[in-house]
Amino acid sequence: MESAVPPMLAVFDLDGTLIDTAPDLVDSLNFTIAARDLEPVTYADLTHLVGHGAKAMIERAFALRKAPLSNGDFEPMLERFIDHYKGAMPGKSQPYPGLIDALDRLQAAGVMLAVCTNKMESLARPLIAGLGLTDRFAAITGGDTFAVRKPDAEHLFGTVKLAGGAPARTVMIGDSLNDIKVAANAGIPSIAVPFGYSDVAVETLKPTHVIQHFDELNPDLLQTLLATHAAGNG
Ligand SMILES: O=C(O)COP(=O)(O)O
Ligand SMILES: [Mg+2]
Repeated sequence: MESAVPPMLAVFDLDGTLIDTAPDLVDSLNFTIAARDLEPVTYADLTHLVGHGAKAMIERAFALRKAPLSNGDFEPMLERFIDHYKGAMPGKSQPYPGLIDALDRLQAAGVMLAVCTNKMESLARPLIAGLGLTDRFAAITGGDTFAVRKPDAEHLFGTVKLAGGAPARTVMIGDSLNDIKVAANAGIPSIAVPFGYSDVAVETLKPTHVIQHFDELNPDLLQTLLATHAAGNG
């Protein structure tokens, strides 16, 4: 008797992969640190600051400006960031070119979709909702959804489970080290996009595959990567 093959699942990172959030992240971060008269950060700085969620981003911005951040100071800074960022949402943030067509192509072929981001879930959800994308995703998990976050494999496994997928039928798509690492840690093939916020060329992160544009993302590519990976060549 033939057993049913579970559907493929495409798990996407959020910041720098699905959505170009940099302008709003920079604005809200600069609004936050302006309360301590720190010099604004730039888009170029963001590639070193983003990737581990808002808390780490604020800490790293203070470190970049060599400014002390006491425990008592931290909570008000985080609140200031969250209020500003949530208040402006979706702000200038936009899906990357070709994304919507790519999601349409995948969904038309029965591929399930999910989001695995290190952004706080309470920030990721309203952003995705504000762009009208919530219904596309079988699961949306953030850096605080589980006890661990990317690059810990359990964040990705937890996302796959919530989505009702199977690790052996899953491909991770992301822009940064944590995305490629979480996939490698979970034994899942990865696709890197070069248009996000990595501070190094994505090829050097050793993803399974690189696409230059979402026009290249289709069900056949996922199928090929999964087959190659299962054969031990990916
Ligand atoms: O907000 C962050 O720091 C990281 O977010 P990402 O995991 O969606 O890239
Ligand atoms: Mg990212």
